Formats: sequence, C-alpha cells, structure tokens
Amino acid sequence: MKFIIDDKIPYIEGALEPFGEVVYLPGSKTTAKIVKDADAIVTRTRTICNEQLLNGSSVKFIATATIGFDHIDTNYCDQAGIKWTNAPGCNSKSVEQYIASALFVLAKKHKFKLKGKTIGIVGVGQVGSKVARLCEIIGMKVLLNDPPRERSEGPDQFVSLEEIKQQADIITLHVPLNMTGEDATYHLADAVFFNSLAKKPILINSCRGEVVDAAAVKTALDKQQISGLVLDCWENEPDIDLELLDKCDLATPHIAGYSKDGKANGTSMSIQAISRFFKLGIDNWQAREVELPAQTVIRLDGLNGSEEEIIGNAILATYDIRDDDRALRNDPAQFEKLRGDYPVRREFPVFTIKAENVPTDVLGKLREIGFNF
Ligand SMILES: NC(=O)C1=CN([C@@H]2O[C@H](COP(=O)(O)OP(=O)(O)OC[C@H]3O[C@@H](n4cnc5c(N)ncnc54)[C@H](O)[C@@H]3O)[C@@H](O)[C@H]2O)C=CC1
Ligand SMILES: O=C(O)C(=O)[C@H](O)COP(=O)(O)O
Repeated sequence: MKFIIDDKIPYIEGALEPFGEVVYLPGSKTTAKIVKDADAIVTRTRTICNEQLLNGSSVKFIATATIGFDHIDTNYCDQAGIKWTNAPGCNSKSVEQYIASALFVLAKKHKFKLKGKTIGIVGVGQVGSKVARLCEIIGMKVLLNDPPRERSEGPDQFVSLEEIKQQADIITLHVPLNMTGEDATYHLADAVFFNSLAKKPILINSCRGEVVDAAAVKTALDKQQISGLVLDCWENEPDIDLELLDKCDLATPHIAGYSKDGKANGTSMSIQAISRFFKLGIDNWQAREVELPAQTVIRLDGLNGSEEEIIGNAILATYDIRDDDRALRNDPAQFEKLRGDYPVRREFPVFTIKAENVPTDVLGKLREIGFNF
C-alpha cells in the first residue's frame, strides 16, 4: 500500500510504515501526479481534495486530521467511491481556550466585565457547546443559534439569528463552511447582517474565513456597527487583507485549534480511521510523546483580585492570544510559517493550579473549566 501524509501532521511517523510505503509531503505539494498510485492520503486543510487531485488515482480513503472538511469535495468523493473521514471535535477544546483567552483580553482592553454580558454563539456543535459552557461558568448570558440542531431537537434552548443580532454584546461564529443549502454559511456575516446589529457587538470568527465577508466587516468597523473584531480565520488565506488585519482587535493566523492536544487527537483519529478502513489492526493507535510547555504549574494569589481577574489570570497563563496576534502583525507574510512552526500550547487539564486566598466557589469554577489542583 502507499500512503501520502502531510508533513505538518505531528506524531504520525512510524504509524503506517509497517503496512506499506509512506511519503511525507507539504500539503501544497500533494499533487495529482503524487497521489496517482496512492491508496490513502492523510491530509489537512491545505490540500484541496477534489476531482482535479483525485481523478484517475487509486486513492480509496482520505483522512483529514482536522474538524473542518470543506477542503474535501465530498460529492465528488461519494460519486468516485472514495471514502473520507474528518476528526470530529479533535481540537474543539483548543478553540474553547482560544475564545476564553480572547474574551479576557477583550474585556481588559475595552474595560468591561464579562459577567453579565450577552454572548451569541452561532453554531453549537463540538466547539460552540464548549464555548457556551465556559461562558456560563464565567457568568455571561449565553444565546445559542443552531438551526440544524433546532430542527432536530426542538426550539427550547435555541434562539434565532435575529435575536442574537438584537441582544448580543459579543457574537462568536462556530459553524462549518457550507456554500449552499438551507444552512449555507458562506458570507453569513455580510452587509445585511452588519446593518441589522442592535448593540454594536464585538465579532469573533474562528471557524472559516469565508463565513465573514471581509469587505463588509471592514465597512461595519468604519461605520461602528461593530465595536471590535477578532479574526483567526480569513478570506483568501494566507494572502490576507492587511487593511483588515490593521482594524482587528486581535488577529491570529488560523491557529485557534493548534493546541498539541488537538493535533495529537487529530492524528490519532486519522490513523484509527485508516486502520478500520484497511483492517490494519491498529484501531486503538494513539499519538505519543506530546510535548509539555516549560511550566505546567500556575500559582494564583487571589488576595485583592476579583473572581474575573483570578479566572482570567489562570486562563491567560495557559495561552495568551496576544502572543499570536503580535507574531502575525509583525510579519503577516509569514502566515503559513507561523502555523507550521507553532509553539507548544496545551489545554487546561494539563495545568495544575496552586492557589492561595482564592475563594472556594472560584476554585470550583476553575475546576469546572478543566484545571487540576
Ligand atoms: N480556527 C480553527 O483552528 C478551527 C476552526 N474550526 C471550524 O469550526 C467549525 C465548527 O467546529 P465544530 O463545532 O467542531 O463542528 P460541529 O460540526 O461539531 O458543529 C457545527 C455546528 O454548526 C451548526 N450549523 C450548521 N450550519 C449552521 C448555520 N447556518 N447556522 C448556525 N449553526 C449552523 C451545526 O448544526 C453544528 O451543530 C468547523 O467546521 C471548522 O470549520 C474547527 C476547529 C479549529
Ligand atoms: O480543525 C480544523 O477545522 C482547523 O481549522 C484546523 O485547526 C486547521 O488545521 P490545519 O489544516 O492547519 O492542520
């Protein structure tokens, strides 16, 4: 068998070598010529898996080590008999951590308290539901919008997008990129969307760039229809709009899901799926030797600190979004390199808190967020 693997997928080396030839290549160099005689490809968002790549090839299975799969032409694959899989939820806690960091930095910058603010979450799947839980723990009012879930589960916990536009102080997008259909999300945030916002919310987009119309969001900022913008995902990555970058409160190079935990999960799920498909007998394969940051103990002294400060300090000690923002602004042309060379980031459960003078109920909240003690 022959496997083509994106060389930026970590922890994977050695997994498939016992079963055939393995070729590691940059996603951008995975061409029709390269995949022609391959049986499977293990990929990321940087390889467009469509007819142009796959027609006439022997590829039978595609595993993308990512949550999103808008880079796979699923209609073409279905019709060509090529099976595919993504890695649902693999880096959803990483995106939750990204949003948590963004919220606390925004609150500091714009001088508001998160407690009592209303956040509208558009798309309440693996990521959105974790963000919702976190926001509830920190005392925000949470509005959930997810028409597909509302149709199947009933209206009880959901609101319309209209209501979010009317009520929300912050709107965060966690939908897949759907180009067509009843639940299309392409340019979900367009001029019409921005024209109908009641409370000048802050907008956060960490799902896919094309969900927000870049031209419309710039106009919305100029007209003060929104009071802030956090972008992790951009139209036309990696050649992003530099004028838009300048206007963002926080701008990062599509790394919300880039914790090492999320990467390791994506790799494990991809190998397990390949094993099941080709009956390789390594269905429980797990990524190993996932790096730790230099410091995994967080010392918190709650003396004179408010609940929000204590929780914010703990979250920012695990991941400070301003580091990624600085790196991108410093050299936006390095968008792809910043992603490829991303530093070690680990999720909340890797960290142990040593607390002094922190009230018991705040300790409980930190525990709920996922910290160890
Ligand atoms: N920036 C990054 O590094 C990352 C970005 N992502 C993006 O985030 C997206 C969401 O991830 P998950 O929550 O894991 O996916 P998911 O599939 O678990 O959840 C998506 C939710 O969106 C809902 N939805 C679909 N169309 C909608 C619409 N028009 N309006 C409102 N809700 C709608 C679905 O019903 C579903 O509940 C992914 O598809 C991916 O594009 C995911 C991981 C990392
Ligand atoms: O999982 C997703 O969906 C994402 O957007 C990923 O975090 C992007 O990952 P790469 O394709 O850059 O590995």
